[in-house]
Amino acid sequence: MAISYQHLKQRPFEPVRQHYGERDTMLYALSLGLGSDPLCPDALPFFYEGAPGGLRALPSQAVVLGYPGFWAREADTGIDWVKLLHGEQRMRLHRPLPASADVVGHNRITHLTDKGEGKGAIMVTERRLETAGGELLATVQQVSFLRGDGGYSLLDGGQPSDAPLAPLRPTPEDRAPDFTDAQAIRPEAALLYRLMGDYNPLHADPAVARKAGFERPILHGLASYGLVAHAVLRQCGDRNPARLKALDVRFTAPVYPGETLVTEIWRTPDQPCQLQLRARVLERDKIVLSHGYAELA
Ligand SMILES: CCCCCCC[C@@H](O)CC(=O)SCCNC(=O)CCNC(=O)[C@H](O)C(C)(C)COP(=O)(O)OP(=O)(O)OC[C@H]1O[C@@H](n2cnc3c(N)ncnc32)[C@H](O)[C@@H]1OP(=O)(O)O
Repeated sequence: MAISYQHLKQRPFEPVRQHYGERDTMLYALSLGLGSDPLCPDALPFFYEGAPGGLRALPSQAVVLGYPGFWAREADTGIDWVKLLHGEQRMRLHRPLPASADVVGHNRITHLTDKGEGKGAIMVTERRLETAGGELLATVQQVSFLRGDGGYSLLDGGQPSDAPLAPLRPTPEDRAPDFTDAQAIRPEAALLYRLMGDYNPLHADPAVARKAGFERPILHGLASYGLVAHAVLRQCGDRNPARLKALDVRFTAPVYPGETLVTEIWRTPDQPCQLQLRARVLERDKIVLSHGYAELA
């Protein structure tokens, strides 16, 4: 079954009501691999209630809250879900994320763009994450690259295709980064990160990974995203999670669990709170994340 523009754009999503507690916040940080160096205090507030100032939520945790799960696998969507890859992630934080709260996620599909037969399609989902009292905590945009669904607009007598999102800024090529931050990814990182609610088999099942074109299960894009958020805070944000206001990235190549992620960060001249970034895998010297933008308060 092919995808239908009308069906996906009108697909209803029930509001996702969720209570997350301090244990969930600790588990989020641990699933990223924070705390693997017991002598390094940088990450302590993200998994230890006894840290000075108490337990804090890493702001990137907003992307796993009010999340509807890996719904692309549901039969009605028509999406070739084995070929789906996370293309980009964009997030605006409107207030600091509490270490525990009752939240509601309002999800919808905002854009569907055909790149052509054999090239793929782009699907953008947006989430407004609110407190149970209706205060807006975060706005999250998830760009999915549907490698198996290109050419859909030519089917059924012609279907619409939306204009793409405004492009992210390319990462500087002409100068060395101002900050570099290396973080080890645990071999079982993807298996732990699944517990955040994205049970896409691509991250666990070797047979599905091979069908998708990879030698073994790959890491969730959002796990790399969390590590990059942590790198930005410890390199440039005084380790203060309340300072991160926005984080946008493009995932350019897969990351395998067990590798080392090196985040490279550039200052923006005259704009001390605006940063550009990318990330590479140390062992393969491969850029895996680019077009990154972080904004600090
Ligand atoms: C339930 C629904 C929500 C689910 C969300 C996610 C669920 C998760 O479980 C899934 C994951 O976490 S997957 C893991 C993380 N993601 C990845 O590893 C993807 C890595 N990226 C790639 O492989 C390639 O960039 C690839 C394959 C994405 C593109 O590579 P190419 O085909 O070689 O692209 P290229 O020729 O360079 O460019 C063609 C056009 O596509 C645009 N583009 C390129 N990379 C993009 C990307 N990452 N995101 C969005 N658009 C992208 C280019 O700009 C170009 O556009 P145009 O034709 O308009 O110039």
